[in-house]
Amino acid sequence: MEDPRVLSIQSHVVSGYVGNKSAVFPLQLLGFEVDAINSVQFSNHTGYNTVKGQILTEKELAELVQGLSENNIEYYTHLLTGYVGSVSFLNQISSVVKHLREKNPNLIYVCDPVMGDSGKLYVPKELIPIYKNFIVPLATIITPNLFETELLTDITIKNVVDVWKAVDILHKKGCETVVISSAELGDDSSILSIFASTVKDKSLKKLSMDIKKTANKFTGTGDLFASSVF
Ligand SMILES: Nc1ncnc2c1ncn2[C@@H]1O[C@H](COP(=O)(O)OP(=O)(O)O)[C@@H](O)[C@H]1O
Ligand SMILES: Cc1ncc(COP(=O)(O)O)c(C=O)c1O
Repeated sequence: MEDPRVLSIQSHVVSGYVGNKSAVFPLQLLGFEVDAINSVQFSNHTGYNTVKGQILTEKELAELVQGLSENNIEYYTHLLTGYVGSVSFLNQISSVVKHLREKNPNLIYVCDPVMGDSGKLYVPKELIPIYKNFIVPLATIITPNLFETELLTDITIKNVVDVWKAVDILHKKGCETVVISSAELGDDSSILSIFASTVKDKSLKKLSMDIKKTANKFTGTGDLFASSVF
């Protein structure tokens, strides 16, 4: 196998661990060479009372990729994207995927379609149709949580049968592997479920896993999770 090389486009925080701060080091430990584009540089994650910092524009993202391209150093085996806060930035990500695939048609695109959790949307609602219609079809692997899976499929998920129905819809949109990062179904609130499904060469492989939920609430675990599905 060729040397794995990832471009990770995610948030940077000065204090704490979300986005690239959560993903880069674990990927390096897994043996990946990781190039990082920081989509924002914030003082801390958005769960704090105040957040200060800068947001990378789509023009600046295009400029960074152009710089790589002009030096012929934009060959990647994998692209990873996480939280995106605007329509224009998400559209630019589609262009980046297409550009990187011209360079490497086998590029594996791992997309965490970060939109919200537990019924709460934390991106503009205009991003939903873009993820649904343009990003999911480009992605090789997606890692939505249960709420994001509902948003991407227009299905209300109440049980495991609904989960697999939604996963099927996502495969039909063109995504090879769907990994639902966390789902709370059923009565036992101490259990978190993970569902994964891959369609390759007409064969379908599915798995599900229950894990014991700790009482703490973590931030950055979704980003760490997405970096671990490679
Ligand atoms: N309270 C928790 N207890 C145990 N594991 C957790 C907990 N919260 C998150 N995780 C781990 O982090 C992974 C991603 O979950 P989560 O952060 O909820 O994803 P997302 O950000 O996509 O909603 C889970 O699959 C699980 O392995
Ligand atoms: C700037 C930023 N990026 C990414 C995240 C994603 O965190 P998680 O991995 O918990 O979904 C957060 C969560 O607050 C954040 O504030």
